[in-house]
Amino acid sequence: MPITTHLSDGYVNALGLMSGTSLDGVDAALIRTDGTAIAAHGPSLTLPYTAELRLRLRNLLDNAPDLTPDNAELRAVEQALTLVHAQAVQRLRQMAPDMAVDVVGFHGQTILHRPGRTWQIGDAAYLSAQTDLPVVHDFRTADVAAGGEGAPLVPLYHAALLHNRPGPVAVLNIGGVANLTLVTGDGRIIACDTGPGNALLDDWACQHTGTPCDTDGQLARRGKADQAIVERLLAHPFFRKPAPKSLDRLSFHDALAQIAALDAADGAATLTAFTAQTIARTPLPEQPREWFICGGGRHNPALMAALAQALPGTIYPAEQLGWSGDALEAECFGFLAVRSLAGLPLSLPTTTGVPFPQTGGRLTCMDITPWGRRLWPCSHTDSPPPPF
Ligand SMILES: Nc1ncnc2c1ncn2[C@@H]1O[C@H](COP(=O)(O)OP(=O)(O)OP(=O)(O)O)[C@@H](O)[C@H]1O
Ligand SMILES: CC(=O)N[C@H]1[C@@H]2OC[C@@H](O2)[C@@H](O)[C@@H]1O[C@H](C)C(=O)O
Repeated sequence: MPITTHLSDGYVNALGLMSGTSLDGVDAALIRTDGTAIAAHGPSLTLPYTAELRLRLRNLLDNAPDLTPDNAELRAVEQALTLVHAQAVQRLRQMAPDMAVDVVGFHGQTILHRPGRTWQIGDAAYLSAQTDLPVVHDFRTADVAAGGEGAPLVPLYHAALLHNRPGPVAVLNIGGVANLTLVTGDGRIIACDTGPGNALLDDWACQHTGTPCDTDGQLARRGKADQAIVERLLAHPFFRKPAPKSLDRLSFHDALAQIAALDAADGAATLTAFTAQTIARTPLPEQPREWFICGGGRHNPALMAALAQALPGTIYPAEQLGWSGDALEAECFGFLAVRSLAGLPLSLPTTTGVPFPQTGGRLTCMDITPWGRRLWPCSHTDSPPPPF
């Protein structure tokens, strides 16, 4: 196994794959890392899903509580989703022919996330077979089994990127759901999901304009936020709860019913204000002086303006520090794949509520035998299975 040799040398080239709650496509990114430091950032890309796959994923997500893992549609969507991931791997390898990939970190697609249960779909064995690469996957189960939230998992990557930048400083991801990592003045890493990011706004825009999001905040900029509704929504006990805490994409979906009487522009402005204020009101032990924003929400000027107004400290797009704000979560799963192989923690009591620092992830890899290529699930301690 090449992984062992490369790890003993220190750094490996890890290709991370993330399919986020926005269901818009798969992000892929390459980094060179030993699971602690990041030696180099390679290229990244996003492969959008077809409208058909998006719809099928959304149907799964909407019906996930009633699905069993052997459901025929679930299995079919899982294969289709995995194939798009394999294509993303292939394209990224073509973009970086000099950066031979040692391992893939495959998050999959979350279709359900609630206390005690987290469910990501994606077929790691199929991906490994399609790409001829070892694949680390199933990143959240061990944390949940140990009593953690199972999310967010990106904080240790955020902290590695911040690399001794004096705190208090925050990294804020605004995807379908929003999450933040605070590194305090004395270097503690505190993290949580803060509330909806773009998910409600995407659904609202889709209902009213047929577009998948409020592109460039055009709707919200024409409207006026209804602060009374925002306050009603903010009264939910989740927003008073200190970190760590996490959410499902559909957690605040009933907010759409509460704004149903508003016109398209005022509804978008209200949801934009709601997202910004949930972040600003997240109970934190220290107020960050600087906020570095990643995820698709930073492309929305109406949301960025609302954040600038609501947050203490200064906000910057992630690019201010030379990071790629659209690739960061994918990079994270490359980083976590390497941490998993090295047996390092993926989560901490202050990031997911797990009782002790917890490693996680499972390795699925190829084995070449004299009888031909075959797959076997393995871990670092497993010995290869006997031949056929
Ligand atoms: N130009 C834009 N104007 C407005 N919104 C945008 C723009 N570009 C991207 N977005 C928003 O960003 C979202 C995608 O963000 P991102 O890819 O970070 O989410 P994700 O990774 O799927 O979610 P999560 O981080 O919750 O898993 C889109 O659904 C959209 O709401
Ligand atoms: C269960 C799940 O997939 N959660 C996602 C989601 O999207 C953003 C936020 O909610 C975060 O908690 C998490 O993703 C990132 C990558 C994380 O685990 O840090």
